[in-house]
Amino acid sequence: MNQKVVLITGCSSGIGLALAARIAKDEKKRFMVYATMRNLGKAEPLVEAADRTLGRTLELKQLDVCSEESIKACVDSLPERRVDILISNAGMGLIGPIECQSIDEMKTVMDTNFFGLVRLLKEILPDMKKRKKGHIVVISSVMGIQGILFNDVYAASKFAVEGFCESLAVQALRFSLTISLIEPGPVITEFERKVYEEGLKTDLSKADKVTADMFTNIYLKNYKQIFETLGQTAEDVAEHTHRIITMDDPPFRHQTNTLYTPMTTLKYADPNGDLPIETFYKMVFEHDKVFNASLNFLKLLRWRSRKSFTLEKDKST
Ligand SMILES: NC(=O)C1=CN([C@@H]2O[C@H](COP(=O)(O)OP(=O)(O)OC[C@H]3O[C@@H](n4cnc5c(N)ncnc54)[C@H](OP(=O)(O)O)[C@@H]3O)[C@@H](O)[C@H]2O)C=CC1
Ligand SMILES: CC1=C(/C=C/C(C)=C/C=C/C(C)=C/C=O)C(C)(C)CCC1
Repeated sequence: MNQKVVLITGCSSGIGLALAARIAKDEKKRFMVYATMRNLGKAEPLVEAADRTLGRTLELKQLDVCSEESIKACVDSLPERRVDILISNAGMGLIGPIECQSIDEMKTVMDTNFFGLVRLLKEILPDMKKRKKGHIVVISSVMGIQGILFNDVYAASKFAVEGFCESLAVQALRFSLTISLIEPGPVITEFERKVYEEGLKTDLSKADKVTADMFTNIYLKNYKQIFETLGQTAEDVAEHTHRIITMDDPPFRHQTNTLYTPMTTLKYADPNGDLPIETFYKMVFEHDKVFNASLNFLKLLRWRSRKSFTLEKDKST
């Protein structure tokens, strides 16, 4: 059987875990999945989710996207070093006022989310070019195309990912390689919990009163509700990504959350760039009631393009 080799990073939890399990359970057994994580001591949840696929269509490997040695050792351990589909998923969040964040904290986010992808491609891209075959799938974010209040550095790391991939995509085409950016909105995973808990611990003494108040009483106060109203599950994102890797001609960008699409669309509606900024401002600051109404309005606006696909379960809401 001619199985495609899939390498996924960050499979200890969330989207990576759901992706590894979903692709290993492909109905037609089209894939051999190498599910990687930086700490194999955290493999238990994936082992459980993988069920009977472990040792069949799924194998576990160690890989830290912040270490070139670890990436090389992992790729060297694969048969003929072959990767047909790379899914770059490992990542981390960071929220809060920049006055309260250290440059080292910010560098860790860039090093993981952006340079992690660059390191992977430096190891894997040359082989893909030689074979003139390969699909590079990157778990980006809606924040790769649109900044969100108090996510300055995280959004910057995802913008970096998108600029990098958009540039590379033209060269990739010359080698018949495909790049796809998956852009989820809020997803209920460890990411959300970690970011929120770290956010609560932020030392706000370096921020002025207005900024500290905005972060605590507007952003953090509404954070859970945003995820409850708009959040997807990791399994939803995995389903979308499985669809993308099985398409004949996959798109360069794919947003997974139809509730969120009206917001990202604001970016393309105004070349001056003011429309999304002013809309977000109104949604957040103008009136408490506007915020709740805005979330409900997004439900009404849910964008269903006839050309892109939505999951069956999304169609009823
Ligand atoms: N949750 C959300 O709302 C959204 C998330 N995303 C993106 O999805 C991706 C996955 O996040 P999600 O599943 O939500 O979050 P999780 O926190 O559940 O998963 C993140 C994964 O990345 C791993 N990771 C972090 N640093 C490294 C590293 N140096 N090397 C290897 N693995 C590492 C973590 O490993 P460990 O357990 O060891 O820390 C974990 O397995 C990220 O790129 C994120 O930016 C995009 C849009 C929305
Ligand atoms: C809904 C909404 C907002 C928040 C959006 C958030 C919090 C999105 C999070 C996305 C994530 C976590 C992506 C991860 O990559 C704003 C901007 C406050 C304005 C009002 C409407």
